[in-house]
Amino acid sequence: MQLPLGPTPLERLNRARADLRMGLPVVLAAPGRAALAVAVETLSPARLAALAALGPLVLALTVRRAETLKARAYDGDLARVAVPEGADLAWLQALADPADDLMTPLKGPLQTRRDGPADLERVALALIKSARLLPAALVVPLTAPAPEGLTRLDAVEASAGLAAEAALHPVAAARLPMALAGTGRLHVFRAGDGAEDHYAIEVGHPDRTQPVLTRLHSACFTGDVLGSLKCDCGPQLHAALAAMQAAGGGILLYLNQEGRGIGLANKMRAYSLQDQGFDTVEANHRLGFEDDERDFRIGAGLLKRLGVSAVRLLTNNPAKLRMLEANGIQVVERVPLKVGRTAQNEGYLATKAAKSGHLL
Ligand SMILES: Nc1nc2c(ncn2[C@@H]2O[C@H](COP(=O)(O)OP(=O)(O)OP(=O)(O)O)[C@@H](O)[C@H]2O)c(=O)[nH]1
Ligand SMILES: [Zn+2]
Repeated sequence: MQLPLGPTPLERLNRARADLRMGLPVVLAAPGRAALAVAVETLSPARLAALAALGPLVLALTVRRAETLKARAYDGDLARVAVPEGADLAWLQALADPADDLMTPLKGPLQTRRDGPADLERVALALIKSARLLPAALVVPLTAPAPEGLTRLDAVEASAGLAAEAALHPVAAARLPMALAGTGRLHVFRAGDGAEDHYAIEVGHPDRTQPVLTRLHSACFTGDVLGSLKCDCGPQLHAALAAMQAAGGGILLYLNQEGRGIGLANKMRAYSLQDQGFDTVEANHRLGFEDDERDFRIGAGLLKRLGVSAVRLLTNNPAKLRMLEANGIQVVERVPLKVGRTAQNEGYLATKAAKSGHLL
């Protein structure tokens, strides 16, 4: 029974994310079974020893990571690697993290499991991705009651919560004078699921009876703040604001989906792989991510909350057009945003055009 002051399933989900980031295991339950799951990235040797004492360990990896490791994935989107007895933390980390793949390419032979359900491992990986950690989970089935004090999630409830569209509430807004866009208003939105806040910058006074000049910008700390030459984000951000002022108004959504939704730490891992010669898409895959992990329903939801139903979208990414249309926002025009090309980001932009369908 749930106490009136006790956590809702969504609140437990958020608590589980925080637990995983700290290196604490969480309990994942299905009818008649349960398992402990922990993120390899934050696992300590002491916790590994305690988990190993409970029974045979399984290392869950996404199919992307499994492909790089040449491990057979019998569960479609993931592989369950049987952890050999006595395997230490370094063994697990080498499978989870591609940093040293080139130095030590042969990590096998890896035994992957094909028997039994993989639902708990699937939830563990989705949770770990949403905690912006490396997608690798260590899972051990529970044969006795779970240890006290650990967060317990129902697997079906948790995967529904993770797949649901985040409910965003406005928390504060204020006037903001901007060098590139004149006076605007910055609105902060908070997600009910405890995930990142997102921002909407209203430039001028956009006329909602007409399609509004709009940009969905994903956070890029390196490009937006540091002026990195590896991507075109900073110049795109600035050009979008200037275009909105020139047009008499517009809305820029600043979505905190750093690194196409993998978080800054994982993006830096990807950059490090790019320094080893992999392109932006290959680097994501080697880490165990899809090319793009962003949830663009957030952008559509925010536009609706801001009273916008039709847009002229500043983008070179056709996926953004499709996603807005699929989520009830009419895109009457795509406005190209071609700025910030440098010698350093030529390859990056070419890869996005070749592999992700961006329009050059
Ligand atoms: N994972 C990963 N993310 C990157 C890399 N370079 C840039 N990013 C992120 O990519 C995102 C770029 O977002 P957007 O500016 O919305 O770009 P887009 O999807 O290419 O679409 P448009 O700019 O609208 O054409 C930001 O979140 C960056 O942090 C990279 O090499 N790897
Ligand atoms: Zn960038």
